[in-house]
Amino acid sequence: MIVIEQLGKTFLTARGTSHTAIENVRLEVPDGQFVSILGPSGCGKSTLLYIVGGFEQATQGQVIVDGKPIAGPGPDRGPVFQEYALFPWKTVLSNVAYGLRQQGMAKKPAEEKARGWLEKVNLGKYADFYPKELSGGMRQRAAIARTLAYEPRILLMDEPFGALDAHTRLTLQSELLSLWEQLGNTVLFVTHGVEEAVYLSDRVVVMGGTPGTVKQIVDIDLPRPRVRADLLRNPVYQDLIIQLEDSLVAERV
Ligand SMILES: Nc1ncnc2c1ncn2[C@@H]1O[C@H](COP(=O)(O)OP(=O)(O)OP(=O)(O)O)[C@@H](O)[C@H]1O
Repeated sequence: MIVIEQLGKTFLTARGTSHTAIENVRLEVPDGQFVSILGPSGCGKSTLLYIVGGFEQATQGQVIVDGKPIAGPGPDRGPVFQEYALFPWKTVLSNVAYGLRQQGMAKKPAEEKARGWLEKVNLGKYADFYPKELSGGMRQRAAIARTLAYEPRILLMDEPFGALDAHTRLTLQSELLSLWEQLGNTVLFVTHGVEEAVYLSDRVVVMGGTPGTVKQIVDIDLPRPRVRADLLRNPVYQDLIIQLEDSLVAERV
């Protein structure tokens, strides 16, 4: 369970002024939930995710994971960001094994486990390739495998598919859903895509305002496993999209 309590972040800018990015953000995410965060550009979605990841420190409030306030990054929270963040000088296999090696696992078992994850993200044949030899979608699959390999209970995803073409994005969304259905991680997923948020999530959090805060939380009561073709014909799915589009338009004003 993640509990976000009255979270705020005021940055000191390079010009010596202060800038409050988010304030009074409250949110509870039960174990195993898939929660997306939507909101206009600059409302603080990434800031929130970075604080939960322990990469930024809150200036107000706190984030509690399993009853303890977080004090920095930890292997229980795995980030997957838009920039693929793979080491260009390492093969795909070594990239995926990296987190395991960092945790002290010996080379051979780490590589064996990494191979298993590469199979799961359909990159089994690319273990010996270098990141620059992969497409954008394949690189993002490798980045996801690298994070999943060390089995974080919480996945923090910041527009992970934002840089991909529409077709690849749809493929990776459904691959992510089927992995999540097997693994049961808690996911916090920042996106600009309303359809993406509805398709993937149990709940969608709409942020807005300056400073940014939580404006609305929408439950996505759609059956799982979700099949996009069925959803497109489902009036509840269409209504949720319209409702969230309307909320976003209101927040952009
Ligand atoms: N290191 C920093 N120093 C000062 N201000 C910052 C810093 N990082 C972020 N901000 C400010 O915090 C606010 C929120 O930024 P953030 O990147 O969290 O928004 P976002 O909702 O993720 O935006 P986008 O959708 O465009 O990625 C912005 O006004 C931004 O200028």
